Amino acid sequence: MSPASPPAARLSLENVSCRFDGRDVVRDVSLSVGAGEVLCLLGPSGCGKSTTLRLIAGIERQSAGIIRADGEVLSGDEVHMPPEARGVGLIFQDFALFPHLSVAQNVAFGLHGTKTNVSARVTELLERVDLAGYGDSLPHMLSGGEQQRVALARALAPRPRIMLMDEPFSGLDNRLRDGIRDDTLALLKEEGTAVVLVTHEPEEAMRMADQIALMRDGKVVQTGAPYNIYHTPVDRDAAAFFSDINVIKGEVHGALTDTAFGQFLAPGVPNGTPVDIVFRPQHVKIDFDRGGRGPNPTSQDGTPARGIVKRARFMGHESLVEFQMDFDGGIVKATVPAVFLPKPGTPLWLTIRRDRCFVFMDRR
Ligand SMILES: Nc1ncnc2c1ncn2[C@@H]1O[C@H](COP(=O)(O)OP(=O)(O)OP(=O)(O)O)[C@@H](O)[C@H]1O
Repeated sequence: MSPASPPAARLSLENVSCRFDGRDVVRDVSLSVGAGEVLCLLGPSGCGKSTTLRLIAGIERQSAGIIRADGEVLSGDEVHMPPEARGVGLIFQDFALFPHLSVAQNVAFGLHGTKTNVSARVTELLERVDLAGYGDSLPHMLSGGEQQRVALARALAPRPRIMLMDEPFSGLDNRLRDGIRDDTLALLKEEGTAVVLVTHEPEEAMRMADQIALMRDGKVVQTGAPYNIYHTPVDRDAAAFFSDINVIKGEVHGALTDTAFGQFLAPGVPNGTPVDIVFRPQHVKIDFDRGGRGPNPTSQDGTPARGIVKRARFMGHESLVEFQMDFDGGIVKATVPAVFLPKPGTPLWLTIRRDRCFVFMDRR
């Protein structure tokens, strides 16, 4: 390695593909995860998340590409290290604890060394996951959250350099989940473990991830920090994966598209191209009707367009209001503070935050 080379990533996938029964279920996936970093594989059911995890674990073998840990090849054309030699920990949704072994025996399961050393590591880990004193209990005597913590302690015991987690929190009660997620994350970061976590829940990915890799049909369509993925989605489906969206149609002329909400820039898009203007309900502003007129247009918010409240639902900390728009009869959704719950039939004026709108070519 030359002095200028950056250190190898803790885990890297280079152009990894996997084919089952003549069908590519993972396609040309490249990813890199640093020590102490959490990467979430996020996407709908069947998009290839779990298969990608199994390839990293060595339970499946890829049909093309290379998987490395700290620069060392775990799996490539000529090498296929067995799962137990990879220094990889695994945690699944069902925890997979051995029911007939005590909590301490479960945690000790993958450990080698003298009895004293094993016992010291087990005690240390049970303390770290707040289960000191539970060593002699059997798994069925513990709550779901406690069992999940035993699974975490067991996976961490051999000090894996990489931790793979497949929907690890989905079996837990909602009330427990947030606390356990945060504690697990803190522990993994402290240990400097590179984490790959599979989830189909955007909120979980945004809460846990340093980086999100958004998958669709076996491919990674976008990788980035949660803030960037949320605020600069690559396409309409990527935007829709994270929240409700509004879509209005337009057509580009002179790199601009005219809509009832004013003009939007569409640089580099050829004349006559149909486009979708996409924005989230929380980026819609609402103003009162003043004798048939709305607020004055501004450069930040563009032109107001009038809509009639069709439905307003109280959602706790906010209300979701659906408007039927005068300009095309279509529906635009807006979230507003819950103190505001307008009656159906009320005319209101809508503007959208232009810095939060996306213009995508309409590929449908
Ligand atoms: N061993 C296998 N043999 C054949 N097809 C498989 C095998 N494993 C997975 N598949 C197929 O590969 C595709 C991707 O599956 P995978 O489990 O990776 O998706 P996923 O994104 O994790 O979905 P989910 O969230 O539902 O678990 C699916 O269509 C699945 O049926």
